[in-house]
Amino acid sequence: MASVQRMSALAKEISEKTTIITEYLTSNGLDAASFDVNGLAEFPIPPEDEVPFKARLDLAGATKELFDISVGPKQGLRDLGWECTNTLSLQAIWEFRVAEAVPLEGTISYEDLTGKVEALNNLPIGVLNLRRLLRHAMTNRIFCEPVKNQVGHTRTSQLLLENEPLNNWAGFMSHDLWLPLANVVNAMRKWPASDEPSETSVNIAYSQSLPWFDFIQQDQELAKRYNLAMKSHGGSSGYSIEYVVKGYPWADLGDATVVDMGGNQGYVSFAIAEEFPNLRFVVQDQAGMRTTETVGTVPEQLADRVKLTTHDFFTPQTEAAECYFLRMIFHGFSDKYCVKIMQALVPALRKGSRVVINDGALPEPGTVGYLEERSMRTLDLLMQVTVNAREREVDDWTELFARADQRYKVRRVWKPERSAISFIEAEWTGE
Ligand SMILES: C[S@@+](CC[C@H](N)C(=O)[O-])C[C@H]1O[C@@H](n2cnc3c(N)ncnc32)[C@H](O)[C@@H]1O
Repeated sequence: MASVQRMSALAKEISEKTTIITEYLTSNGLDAASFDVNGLAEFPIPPEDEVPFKARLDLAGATKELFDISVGPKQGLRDLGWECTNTLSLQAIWEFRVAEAVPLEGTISYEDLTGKVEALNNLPIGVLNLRRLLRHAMTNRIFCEPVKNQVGHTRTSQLLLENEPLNNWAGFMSHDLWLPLANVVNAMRKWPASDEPSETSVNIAYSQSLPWFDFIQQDQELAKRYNLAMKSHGGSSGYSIEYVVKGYPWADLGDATVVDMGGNQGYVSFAIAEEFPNLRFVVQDQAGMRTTETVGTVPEQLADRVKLTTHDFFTPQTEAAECYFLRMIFHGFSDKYCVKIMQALVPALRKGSRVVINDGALPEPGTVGYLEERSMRTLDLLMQVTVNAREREVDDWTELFARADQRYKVRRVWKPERSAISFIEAEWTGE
């Protein structure tokens, strides 16, 4: 009877969380997210309003669990098996630019829509093919058919038109990673337990031998799509720079220099520097990011405290500083290369120097809400797909530092509230 009790408990939780959310929205004169073409694309509940914000996350987890129980293990497994087709309709819609051919107001018949899509692509597609793809997509609330044979937008399909990063995200995931995902297991067989970024499913899928970033640089369209897709991901609330600025006790460093390794054009350092006037920043990145065409601009008011310089983090560090900061670097490399980065830092370290990492730290299974756990686990898989890298658990971080050099001591690992990524702070105990 435990499952019966669980169903009742979930139903109660769903009811309670829904009440918290709807009361919040009603009292603030706000609407809920909706798939209606004029609806809200996301809930207007800011993270600062913690109770309703968390209630929504809990609601998503509870409804998923109740849904899974209602479906049951047998049908659930059957459904999961063919889930691989789920993004097929999205891929086709993105590839054939269907969203552009559907009117923003009103509807269009399948026949007329097929004519428009075929003209857009200069390709015969056929009414029946387009109809089946769209009717599948509608089960994911992409487009709707309010009257038989008439297609209209939903809020989701409309986003493909109005939100460029999200449209690129849809294309990158459903189109560019489609073949690599199908080749991950093949890559694991071909290069068992590989640590190399050029021995991945992307190498098999696209029959080429380059590491991911070199590969995408060869194709300007793909590189642009990847960058915009990452903007869509990084733009989600858990990656706000605010969590970097407020999530670490920067003031405790006193009058100090922070070396921001792989710091891109410095936007993270700029934000920290604005808040902490005692800190100086050296923002290092690859030479390709510092040519006359590519180099960024330091805001005038920070010019005397922030420098954009060149340094390859696989080569010995020469900049002496109190703190070395690496944000979103290690999750892009396998352990072998992370250890190299940590070892290349050693020549610059002095007793008490800090290494501050801002990167993913996987939660212990089942210790966070469903949405967060699912998103972290998915990201972890994707790191294998493209670069043979991975997201790490707290213990993995400690082991990584120990493997690099026993004189590193991990002081603590913590995740600022609402941040999607954690801080891992280590201290150099050598001389
Ligand atoms: C995912 S981005 C992170 C950028 C920034 N730290 C942030 O938090 O947004 C990785 C950065 O590492 C840089 N990078 C990659 N390989 C590098 C290397 N060998 N040496 C220095 N920087 C490198 C890239 O150019 C890029 O700017």
